[in-house]
Amino acid sequence: MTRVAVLGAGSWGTTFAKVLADGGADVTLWARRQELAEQITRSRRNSDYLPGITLPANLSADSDVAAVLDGVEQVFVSVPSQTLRENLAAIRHLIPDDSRVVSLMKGVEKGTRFRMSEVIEQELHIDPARVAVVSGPNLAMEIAKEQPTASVVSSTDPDTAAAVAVVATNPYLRSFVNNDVIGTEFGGVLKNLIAVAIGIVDGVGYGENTKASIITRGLVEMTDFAVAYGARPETLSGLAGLGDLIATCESSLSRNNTAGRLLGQGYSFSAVVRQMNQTAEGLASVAPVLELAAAKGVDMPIVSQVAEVLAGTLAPRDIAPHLTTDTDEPQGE
Ligand SMILES: NC(=O)C1=CN([C@@H]2O[C@H](COP(=O)(O)OP(=O)(O)OC[C@H]3O[C@@H](n4cnc5c(N)ncnc54)[C@H](O)[C@@H]3O)[C@@H](O)[C@H]2O)C=CC1
Ligand SMILES: O=C(CO)COP(=O)(O)O
Repeated sequence: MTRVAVLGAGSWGTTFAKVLADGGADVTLWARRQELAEQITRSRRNSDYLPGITLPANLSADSDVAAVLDGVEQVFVSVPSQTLRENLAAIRHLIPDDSRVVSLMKGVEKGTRFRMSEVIEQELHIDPARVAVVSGPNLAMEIAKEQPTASVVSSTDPDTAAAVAVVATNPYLRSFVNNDVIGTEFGGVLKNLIAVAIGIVDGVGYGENTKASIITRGLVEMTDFAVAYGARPETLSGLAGLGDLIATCESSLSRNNTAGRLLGQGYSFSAVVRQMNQTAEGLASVAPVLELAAAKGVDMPIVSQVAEVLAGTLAPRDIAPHLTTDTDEPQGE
Protein backbone atom coordinates (compact mmCIF):
# COMPACT_ATOMS: atom_id res chain seq x y z
CA MET A 1 0.00 0.00 0.00
CA THR A 2 1.44 3.39 -1.00
CA ARG A 3 1.80 5.79 1.92
CA VAL A 4 0.95 9.36 0.92
CA ALA A 5 0.44 12.77 2.50
CA VAL A 6 -1.91 15.53 1.42
CA LEU A 7 -1.03 19.03 2.63
CA GLY A 8 -4.00 21.39 2.95
CA ALA A 9 -7.42 20.33 4.25
CA GLY A 10 -9.53 22.77 2.24
CA SER A 11 -12.06 21.62 -0.32
CA TRP A 12 -9.61 20.22 -2.88
CA GLY A 13 -7.03 18.80 -0.47
CA THR A 14 -9.74 16.95 1.46
CA THR A 15 -11.43 15.73 -1.72
CA PHE A 16 -8.14 14.54 -3.19
CA ALA A 17 -7.27 12.76 0.05
CA LYS A 18 -10.58 10.92 -0.31
CA VAL A 19 -9.75 10.10 -3.96
CA LEU A 20 -6.41 8.60 -2.91
CA ALA A 21 -7.91 6.70 0.04
CA ASP A 22 -10.69 5.31 -2.18
CA GLY A 23 -7.94 4.19 -4.58
CA GLY A 24 -6.39 2.13 -1.78
CA ALA A 25 -3.56 4.39 -0.57
CA ASP A 26 -2.68 4.91 3.07
CA VAL A 27 -3.45 8.65 3.36
CA THR A 28 -2.82 11.25 6.02
CA LEU A 29 -4.13 14.77 5.53
CA TRP A 30 -2.42 17.79 7.11
CA ALA A 31 -4.83 20.36 8.51
CA ARG A 32 -3.53 23.61 9.98
CA ARG A 33 -6.14 23.59 12.75
CA GLN A 34 -6.08 20.76 15.25
CA GLU A 35 -9.86 20.84 15.75
CA LEU A 36 -10.37 20.28 12.01
CA ALA A 37 -7.89 17.38 12.03
CA GLU A 38 -9.82 15.83 14.92
CA GLN A 39 -13.16 16.35 13.20
CA ILE A 40 -11.89 14.63 10.03
CA THR A 41 -10.36 11.68 11.88
CA ARG A 42 -13.14 11.17 14.45
CA SER A 43 -16.36 12.08 12.64
CA ARG A 44 -15.19 11.54 9.03
CA ARG A 45 -16.41 15.00 8.11
CA ASN A 46 -14.95 18.30 6.93
CA SER A 47 -18.19 20.19 7.35
CA ASP A 48 -16.86 23.68 6.50
CA TYR A 49 -15.54 22.66 3.10
CA LEU A 50 -17.45 19.50 2.13
CA PRO A 51 -20.81 19.58 3.89
CA GLY A 52 -22.69 16.27 3.74
CA ILE A 53 -19.69 14.20 2.60
CA THR A 54 -18.60 11.18 4.64
CA LEU A 55 -14.87 10.60 4.34
CA PRO A 56 -13.40 7.09 4.08
CA ALA A 57 -12.25 5.20 7.18
CA ASN A 58 -8.72 4.80 5.80
CA LEU A 59 -8.19 8.59 5.74
CA SER A 60 -6.89 10.27 8.87
CA ALA A 61 -5.86 13.87 9.51
CA ASP A 62 -3.24 15.46 11.74
CA SER A 63 -2.12 19.02 12.46
CA ASP A 64 1.45 17.76 13.12
CA VAL A 65 3.06 18.08 9.69
CA ALA A 66 6.17 16.09 10.72
CA ALA A 67 4.02 13.09 11.60
CA VAL A 68 2.04 13.47 8.37
CA LEU A 69 5.18 13.46 6.21
CA ASP A 70 7.03 10.70 8.03
CA GLY A 71 7.91 7.89 5.60
CA VAL A 72 5.59 8.94 2.76
CA GLU A 73 6.32 8.06 -0.88
CA GLN A 74 4.20 10.83 -2.40
CA VAL A 75 3.32 14.31 -1.10
CA PHE A 76 0.29 16.09 -2.62
CA VAL A 77 0.12 19.83 -2.00
CA SER A 78 -3.15 21.83 -2.03
CA VAL A 79 -2.75 25.19 -0.34
CA PRO A 80 -3.54 28.61 -1.87
CA SER A 81 -0.89 29.33 -4.53
CA GLN A 82 0.25 32.58 -2.95
CA THR A 83 1.06 30.69 0.30
CA LEU A 84 2.91 27.76 -1.28
CA ARG A 85 6.42 29.13 -0.89
CA GLU A 86 6.06 29.94 2.81
CA ASN A 87 4.39 26.58 3.48
CA LEU A 88 7.20 24.68 1.73
CA ALA A 89 9.98 26.67 3.41
CA ALA A 90 8.60 25.57 6.77
CA ILE A 91 8.59 21.85 5.91
CA ARG A 92 11.54 21.48 3.53
CA HIS A 93 13.55 19.43 6.05
CA LEU A 94 10.62 17.03 6.56
CA ILE A 95 10.14 15.94 2.95
CA PRO A 96 11.47 12.36 2.70
CA ASP A 97 14.36 11.80 0.27
CA ASP A 98 13.18 10.32 -3.01
CA SER A 99 9.51 11.06 -2.31
CA ARG A 100 7.54 12.51 -5.20
CA VAL A 101 5.88 15.91 -4.76
CA VAL A 102 2.64 16.66 -6.59
CA SER A 103 0.99 20.05 -7.08
CA LEU A 104 -2.81 20.08 -7.01
CA MET A 105 -2.84 23.88 -7.33
CA LYS A 106 -3.89 26.20 -10.15
CA GLY A 107 -2.14 29.52 -9.74
CA VAL A 108 0.94 31.57 -10.62
CA GLU A 109 3.03 33.23 -7.91
CA LYS A 110 2.66 37.01 -7.84
CA GLY A 111 5.96 38.89 -8.18
CA THR A 112 8.06 35.94 -9.36
CA ARG A 113 5.45 34.74 -11.94
CA PHE A 114 6.49 31.13 -11.30
CA ARG A 115 4.23 28.13 -11.82
CA MET A 116 3.56 25.98 -8.76
CA SER A 117 5.84 23.14 -9.91
CA GLU A 118 8.64 25.70 -10.29
CA VAL A 119 8.08 26.98 -6.75
CA ILE A 120 8.19 23.36 -5.51
CA GLU A 121 11.48 22.65 -7.33
CA GLN A 122 13.06 25.84 -5.99
CA GLU A 123 11.88 25.70 -2.40
CA LEU A 124 12.47 21.98 -1.90
CA HIS A 125 15.66 21.91 -4.04
CA ILE A 126 14.48 18.78 -5.82
CA ASP A 127 14.94 17.35 -9.28
CA PRO A 128 11.99 18.15 -11.60
CA ALA A 129 11.80 14.40 -12.27
CA ARG A 130 10.37 14.03 -8.75
CA VAL A 131 7.65 16.63 -9.35
CA ALA A 132 4.21 16.16 -10.91
CA VAL A 133 1.11 18.29 -11.34
CA VAL A 134 -2.54 17.24 -11.40
CA SER A 135 -5.09 19.22 -13.39
CA GLY A 136 -8.39 18.74 -15.21
CA PRO A 137 -12.14 19.36 -14.91
CA ASN A 138 -12.15 18.60 -11.21
CA LEU A 139 -14.73 20.57 -9.23
CA ALA A 140 -14.12 19.28 -5.72
CA MET A 141 -17.71 18.80 -4.60
CA GLU A 142 -18.66 16.70 -7.63
CA ILE A 143 -15.69 14.39 -7.07
CA ALA A 144 -16.41 14.22 -3.35
CA LYS A 145 -19.86 12.94 -4.37
CA GLU A 146 -18.06 10.29 -6.46
CA GLN A 147 -19.33 11.51 -9.83
CA PRO A 148 -17.25 9.96 -12.65
CA THR A 149 -14.40 12.26 -13.64
CA ALA A 150 -11.09 12.30 -15.53
CA SER A 151 -7.93 14.11 -14.57
CA VAL A 152 -4.37 14.48 -15.89
CA VAL A 153 -1.10 13.80 -14.10
CA SER A 154 1.83 15.50 -15.76
CA SER A 155 5.54 15.15 -15.11
CA THR A 156 8.68 15.49 -17.19
CA ASP A 157 9.50 12.00 -15.91
CA PRO A 158 7.16 9.29 -17.24
CA ASP A 159 7.81 7.03 -14.23
CA THR A 160 6.73 9.79 -11.86
CA ALA A 161 3.58 10.54 -13.89
CA ALA A 162 2.68 6.85 -14.00
CA ALA A 163 3.37 6.25 -10.29
CA VAL A 164 1.18 9.21 -9.29
CA ALA A 165 -1.59 8.32 -11.77
CA VAL A 166 -1.80 4.77 -10.40
CA VAL A 167 -2.33 6.09 -6.87
CA ALA A 168 -4.72 8.82 -8.09
CA THR A 169 -7.10 6.45 -9.85
CA ASN A 170 -10.16 4.84 -8.27
CA PRO A 171 -13.62 3.67 -9.38
CA TYR A 172 -14.86 7.26 -9.92
CA LEU A 173 -11.67 9.13 -10.92
CA ARG A 174 -9.45 8.17 -13.82
CA SER A 175 -6.04 9.82 -14.13
CA PHE A 176 -4.45 10.11 -17.56
CA VAL A 177 -0.76 11.03 -17.99
CA ASN A 178 1.26 13.41 -20.12
CA ASN A 179 4.69 15.03 -20.01
CA ASP A 180 3.64 18.59 -20.90
CA VAL A 181 3.91 20.13 -17.44
CA ILE A 182 3.85 23.70 -18.79
CA GLY A 183 0.65 23.19 -20.78
CA THR A 184 -1.05 21.21 -18.03
CA GLU A 185 -0.26 23.78 -15.36
CA PHE A 186 -1.03 26.86 -17.43
CA GLY A 187 -4.33 25.28 -18.58
CA GLY A 188 -5.48 25.20 -14.95
CA VAL A 189 -4.31 28.74 -14.28
CA LEU A 190 -5.76 30.33 -17.40
CA LYS A 191 -9.19 28.72 -17.32
CA ASN A 192 -9.70 30.38 -13.92
CA LEU A 193 -9.32 33.80 -15.56
CA ILE A 194 -11.77 32.97 -18.33
CA ALA A 195 -14.19 31.62 -15.68
CA VAL A 196 -14.01 34.99 -13.89
CA ALA A 197 -14.95 36.65 -17.22
CA ILE A 198 -17.87 34.23 -17.64
CA GLY A 199 -19.03 34.98 -14.10
CA ILE A 200 -18.88 38.71 -14.82
CA VAL A 201 -21.09 38.54 -17.91
CA ASP A 202 -23.42 36.10 -16.15
CA GLY A 203 -23.74 38.59 -13.30
CA VAL A 204 -24.53 41.36 -15.78
CA GLY A 205 -27.30 39.18 -17.23
CA TYR A 206 -25.87 38.34 -20.64
CA GLY A 207 -26.80 34.96 -22.11
CA GLU A 208 -25.35 31.94 -23.83
CA ASN A 209 -24.05 33.63 -27.00
CA THR A 210 -21.88 35.95 -24.93
CA LYS A 211 -20.62 33.10 -22.77
CA ALA A 212 -19.91 30.80 -25.74
CA SER A 213 -18.03 33.63 -27.44
CA ILE A 214 -15.90 34.21 -24.35
CA ILE A 215 -15.23 30.49 -23.83
CA THR A 216 -14.20 30.01 -27.46
CA ARG A 217 -12.06 33.13 -27.72
CA GLY A 218 -10.76 32.44 -24.21
CA LEU A 219 -9.44 29.08 -25.35
CA VAL A 220 -7.54 30.88 -28.12
CA GLU A 221 -5.96 33.20 -25.53
CA MET A 222 -5.10 30.24 -23.29
CA THR A 223 -3.51 28.35 -26.15
CA ASP A 224 -1.54 31.31 -27.55
CA PHE A 225 -0.18 32.09 -24.10
CA ALA A 226 0.72 28.53 -23.13
CA VAL A 227 2.31 27.73 -26.51
CA ALA A 228 4.42 30.91 -26.24
CA TYR A 229 5.82 29.42 -23.03
CA GLY A 230 6.56 26.03 -24.58
CA ALA A 231 3.30 24.09 -24.10
CA ARG A 232 1.95 21.74 -26.74
CA PRO A 233 -1.31 23.09 -28.26
CA GLU A 234 -3.03 19.71 -27.90
CA THR A 235 -2.65 19.91 -24.12
CA LEU A 236 -4.87 22.99 -24.16
CA SER A 237 -7.49 21.04 -26.14
CA GLY A 238 -7.38 18.29 -23.53
CA LEU A 239 -8.71 17.76 -20.03
CA ALA A 240 -6.41 20.34 -18.43
CA GLY A 241 -7.41 23.00 -20.97
CA LEU A 242 -10.77 22.79 -22.72
CA GLY A 243 -12.06 20.19 -20.24
CA ASP A 244 -11.41 22.35 -17.22
CA LEU A 245 -12.56 25.47 -19.05
CA ILE A 246 -15.98 23.91 -19.70
CA ALA A 247 -16.39 22.62 -16.13
CA THR A 248 -15.35 25.87 -14.50
CA CYS A 249 -17.27 28.17 -16.84
CA GLU A 250 -20.48 26.12 -16.54
CA SER A 251 -20.60 25.53 -12.81
CA SER A 252 -21.83 27.69 -9.98
CA LEU A 253 -19.64 25.48 -7.76
CA SER A 254 -16.61 27.28 -9.23
CA ARG A 255 -15.25 29.94 -6.89
CA ASN A 256 -13.71 31.86 -9.81
CA ASN A 257 -17.02 31.86 -11.64
CA THR A 258 -18.78 32.92 -8.41
CA ALA A 259 -16.30 35.75 -7.78
CA GLY A 260 -16.87 36.99 -11.35
CA ARG A 261 -20.65 36.84 -10.94
CA LEU A 262 -20.45 39.03 -7.85
CA LEU A 263 -18.32 41.53 -9.78
CA GLY A 264 -20.86 41.48 -12.61
CA GLN A 265 -23.62 42.17 -10.10
CA GLY A 266 -21.80 45.33 -9.09
CA TYR A 267 -19.80 44.33 -6.01
CA SER A 268 -16.34 45.87 -5.77
CA PHE A 269 -13.19 43.74 -5.80
CA SER A 270 -12.66 44.21 -2.06
CA ALA A 271 -16.30 43.31 -1.32
CA VAL A 272 -15.93 40.14 -3.40
CA VAL A 273 -12.74 39.13 -1.59
CA ARG A 274 -14.55 39.65 1.75
CA GLN A 275 -17.45 37.43 0.64
CA MET A 276 -15.30 34.55 -0.62
CA ASN A 277 -14.39 32.14 2.16
CA GLN A 278 -12.56 29.78 -0.20
CA THR A 279 -9.70 30.36 -2.60
CA ALA A 280 -10.52 31.96 -5.97
CA GLU A 281 -7.07 31.69 -7.57
CA GLY A 282 -7.91 33.71 -10.68
CA LEU A 283 -8.10 36.94 -8.69
CA ALA A 284 -4.41 36.68 -7.73
CA SER A 285 -3.15 35.15 -11.00
CA VAL A 286 -4.46 37.81 -13.36
CA ALA A 287 -1.56 40.24 -12.78
CA PRO A 288 1.33 37.75 -13.17
CA VAL A 289 -0.36 36.17 -16.21
CA LEU A 290 -0.64 39.54 -17.94
CA GLU A 291 3.00 40.29 -17.10
CA LEU A 292 4.03 36.94 -18.61
CA ALA A 293 1.84 37.60 -21.67
CA ALA A 294 3.43 41.03 -22.19
CA ALA A 295 6.92 39.52 -21.94
CA LYS A 296 6.14 37.24 -24.91
CA GLY A 297 3.98 39.74 -26.83
CA VAL A 298 0.85 37.59 -26.44
CA ASP A 299 -2.45 39.39 -26.86
CA MET A 300 -5.01 38.53 -24.15
CA PRO A 301 -7.98 40.86 -24.59
CA ILE A 302 -10.37 38.93 -22.35
CA VAL A 303 -7.90 38.50 -19.49
CA SER A 304 -6.89 42.18 -19.80
CA GLN A 305 -10.49 43.22 -19.40
CA VAL A 306 -10.94 40.99 -16.37
CA ALA A 307 -8.02 42.89 -14.86
CA GLU A 308 -9.73 46.18 -15.67
CA VAL A 309 -13.00 45.08 -14.08
CA LEU A 310 -11.07 43.98 -10.98
CA ALA A 311 -9.36 47.37 -10.90
CA GLY A 312 -12.70 49.16 -11.26
CA THR A 313 -11.67 50.85 -14.51
CA LEU A 314 -14.05 48.90 -16.80
CA ALA A 315 -17.77 48.51 -16.18
CA PRO A 316 -18.73 44.80 -16.15
CA ARG A 317 -21.34 45.32 -18.88
CA ASP A 318 -18.60 46.56 -21.23
CA ILE A 319 -16.44 43.44 -21.05
CA ALA A 320 -18.29 41.42 -23.70
CA PRO A 321 -18.06 43.83 -26.65
CA HIS A 322 -14.28 43.71 -26.32
CA LEU A 323 -13.60 40.18 -27.44
CA THR A 324 -10.59 41.29 -29.49
CA THR A 325 -8.07 44.05 -29.03
CA ASP A 326 -9.68 47.27 -30.12
CA THR A 327 -9.21 47.83 -33.81
CA ASP A 328 -11.57 48.73 -36.60
CA GLU A 329 -9.91 46.20 -38.88
CA PRO A 330 -11.56 42.76 -39.04
CA GLN A 331 -9.34 40.11 -37.47
CA GLY A 332 -8.92 36.48 -38.42
CA GLU A 333 -10.53 34.04 -36.01
N1 LIG B 1 -11.74 23.33 -4.91
C1 LIG B 1 -11.63 22.82 -6.13
O1 LIG B 1 -12.64 22.41 -6.73
C2 LIG B 1 -10.29 22.72 -6.78
C3 LIG B 1 -9.23 23.47 -6.36
N2 LIG B 1 -8.02 23.36 -6.99
C4 LIG B 1 -6.88 24.14 -6.54
O2 LIG B 1 -6.46 23.67 -5.26
C5 LIG B 1 -5.80 24.73 -4.56
C6 LIG B 1 -6.38 24.81 -3.17
O3 LIG B 1 -7.76 25.13 -3.32
P1 LIG B 1 -8.89 24.72 -2.32
O4 LIG B 1 -8.59 23.51 -1.55
O5 LIG B 1 -10.12 24.70 -3.12
O6 LIG B 1 -8.86 26.01 -1.37
P2 LIG B 1 -9.56 26.20 0.03
O7 LIG B 1 -9.66 27.65 0.25
O8 LIG B 1 -10.77 25.36 0.10
O9 LIG B 1 -8.49 25.56 1.05
C7 LIG B 1 -7.17 26.04 1.20
C8 LIG B 1 -6.49 25.26 2.31
O10 LIG B 1 -5.15 25.69 2.44
C9 LIG B 1 -4.87 25.88 3.82
N3 LIG B 1 -3.75 26.80 4.00
C10 LIG B 1 -2.49 26.43 4.28
N4 LIG B 1 -1.70 27.49 4.43
C11 LIG B 1 -2.47 28.56 4.26
C12 LIG B 1 -2.21 29.95 4.34
N5 LIG B 1 -0.98 30.43 4.62
N6 LIG B 1 -3.23 30.79 4.09
C13 LIG B 1 -4.46 30.32 3.80
N7 LIG B 1 -4.76 29.00 3.73
C14 LIG B 1 -3.78 28.13 3.96
C15 LIG B 1 -6.19 26.34 4.40
O11 LIG B 1 -6.20 26.12 5.80
C16 LIG B 1 -7.17 25.46 3.67
O12 LIG B 1 -7.27 24.20 4.30
C17 LIG B 1 -6.01 26.00 -5.40
O13 LIG B 1 -4.84 26.27 -6.11
C18 LIG B 1 -7.14 25.63 -6.35
O14 LIG B 1 -7.04 26.30 -7.59
C19 LIG B 1 -7.83 22.51 -8.03
C20 LIG B 1 -8.85 21.73 -8.49
C21 LIG B 1 -10.17 21.76 -7.90
O1 LIG C 1 -10.22 24.02 -10.67
C1 LIG C 1 -11.38 23.79 -10.45
C2 LIG C 1 -12.17 22.83 -11.25
O2 LIG C 1 -11.34 22.06 -12.07
C3 LIG C 1 -12.10 24.52 -9.39
O3 LIG C 1 -12.44 25.75 -9.85
P1 LIG C 1 -12.62 26.94 -8.83
O4 LIG C 1 -11.29 27.13 -8.15
O5 LIG C 1 -13.06 28.09 -9.63
O6 LIG C 1 -13.68 26.50 -7.83
